Amino acid sequence: MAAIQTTGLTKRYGESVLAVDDLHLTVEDGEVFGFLGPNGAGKSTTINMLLDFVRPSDGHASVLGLDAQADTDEIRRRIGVLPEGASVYDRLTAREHLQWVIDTKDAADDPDALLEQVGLSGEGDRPAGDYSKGMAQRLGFGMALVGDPDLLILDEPSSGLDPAGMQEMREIIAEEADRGTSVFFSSHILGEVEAVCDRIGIMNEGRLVATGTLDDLQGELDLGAPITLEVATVPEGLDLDRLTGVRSVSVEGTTITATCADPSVKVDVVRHVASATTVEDIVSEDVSLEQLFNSYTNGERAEGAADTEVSA
Ligand SMILES: Nc1ncnc2c1ncn2[C@@H]1O[C@H](COP(=O)(O)OP(=O)(O)OP(=O)(O)O)[C@@H](O)[C@H]1O
Repeated sequence: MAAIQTTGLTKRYGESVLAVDDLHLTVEDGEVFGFLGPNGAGKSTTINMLLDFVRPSDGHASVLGLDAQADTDEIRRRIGVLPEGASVYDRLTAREHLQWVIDTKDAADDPDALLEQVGLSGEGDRPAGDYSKGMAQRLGFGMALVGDPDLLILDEPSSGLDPAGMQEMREIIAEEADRGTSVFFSSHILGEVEAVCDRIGIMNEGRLVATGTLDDLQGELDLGAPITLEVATVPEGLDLDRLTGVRSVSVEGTTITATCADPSVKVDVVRHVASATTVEDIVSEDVSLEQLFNSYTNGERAEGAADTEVSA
């Protein structure tokens, strides 16, 4: 059974805004799925339909095999949610926030253990109104973890967190995934998605423009494999672009960058350059998620790739 499944899920706001357009999405049980997209792409609207905060205009969504609109109570008992821009009750302490969720879910969690898990040990008895944005976000995350949920739905979980907080959040997500929890989270932060996700989905203008593992998407787009060499001097007549498998070459000062059709060509590039000059440094990179993201969301790609599905 899939953790999340949508078929033709659509949301229109009024006549002019098509926030989510015919979304067919499956998040497998036990998977960590990163939901990416620029501002206004439809990520929050999708999450809000999964949680029944917003009613779909068309289509269907199921969560843990249950109907997202008809079985809301049972779904909410079994999942943990960190909504976008989660707010706290200023006068309640963190412990009281957690206890409220524990009671609502009829769970048996120890608030102190949760506070420790999200890095708020020793802060549990302060009113949450005194918390920084990052502390409030940690508290929201702790509330999402109550009751050992089968699925975590996190909308921009690292919002407001400093780098250490983001790292801790990634570790908690990885631990939860190891325990078999499915995780669905939206993010703008590509590094965090790259670090923890099994698969990603990219939304653009309401449509799911790509899904798959990072490797799948890299292979599907065929953006080439870049290699950068720092050299003592750039020799005349290097003719690097004549090498078989080299797609493009750019030179900036003493930095030569070649894009290769596949990674094995990089060795030929290094040999060729080293035979003509002194190579001082070599940087070989994979195509970054950022390049992928830009390719799928910069407009030109979005249109043609609207229904691209890359099998995992
Ligand atoms: N209540 C609403 N009424 C009218 N339009 C809305 C409403 N909520 C969202 N929209 C519109 O729907 C589209 C999708 O918005 P949504 O918030 O789902 O995007 P998002 O991908 O979550 O963006 P962000 O990353 O900025 O949070 C946008 O054009 C937005 O303006």
